[in-house]
Amino acid sequence: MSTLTAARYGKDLVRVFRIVKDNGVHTVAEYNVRALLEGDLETSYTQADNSVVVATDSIKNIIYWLAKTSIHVLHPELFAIEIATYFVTKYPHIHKAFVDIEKLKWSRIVVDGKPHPHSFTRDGDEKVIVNVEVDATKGKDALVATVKSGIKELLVLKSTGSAFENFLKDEHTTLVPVDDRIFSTSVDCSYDFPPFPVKKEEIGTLEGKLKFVDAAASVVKNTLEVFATDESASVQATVYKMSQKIIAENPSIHSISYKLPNKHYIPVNMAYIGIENMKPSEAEVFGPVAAPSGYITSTVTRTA
Ligand SMILES: O=c1[nH]c(=O)c2[nH]c(=O)[nH]c2[nH]1
Repeated sequence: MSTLTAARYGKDLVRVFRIVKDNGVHTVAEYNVRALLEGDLETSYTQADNSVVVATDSIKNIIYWLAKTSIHVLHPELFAIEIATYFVTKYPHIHKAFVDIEKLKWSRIVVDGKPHPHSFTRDGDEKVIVNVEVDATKGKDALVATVKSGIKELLVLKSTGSAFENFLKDEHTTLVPVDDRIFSTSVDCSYDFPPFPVKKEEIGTLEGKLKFVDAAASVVKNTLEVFATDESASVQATVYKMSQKIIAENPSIHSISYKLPNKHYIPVNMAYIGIENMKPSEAEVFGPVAAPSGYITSTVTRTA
């Protein structure tokens, strides 16, 4: 015997590019969107009953239609909330919608010191991430939204100001303590907001309450600044400092999680040709190591 215990479906990798045109000044956003639905969908799995299925093709069409009609389209959290809210209010049997947005980087090109009105450059691989759930299980008039935002693939490196010493030593230890090393990681960070009520016609008021834009700027700024300035004793100690600072500066953030690969750079031994390159403070040539990497994760949660 077996039974269906979870069911969620939708469209993934909906690529959408939007231009907002304002008197010759264009602003652009490029998103990868995933929209998944839950609700009274069991029979579509258990009885091949497609009558309850909003086709994933229609889900894609709704994302494009909202990209054209939404006044929030340039704001990833509000746009995701608007998409999710649409699904649970449009379809009586859909009780939860999950919308994940990945925002690609397009920065305005500066020409002769002036921001160009319609030209942009991909000046980094980092992406803004938004994960939204809108829950209508308490009723279509009592929607509750949960928002997680973040960044991923923000590549950073510092060439000094990092050490790793005094770690546990036993018969398995070969690592030599270092008081000066390269520290490089690809930052993957997500932070969440306490759940809040949402009404379709009041989505625009949420930015004022939750400060998504300020939070996003503060997370990038503090991640980069603490990474650069901390005299790092370990990845663990540095990530804890950045997390604490972000929680302290952003009253609307409830918790923040990081996943940080420690991308190793190993000094090249040139003793065979009489060149000293192994003393940490003097090493200048390194071999970047693709794998394995360390992998340090943490979640810091507001307690007061
Ligand atoms: O910052 C670090 N944390 C570790 O846990 C660790 N382990 C290791 O081998 N090198 C490092 N570096």
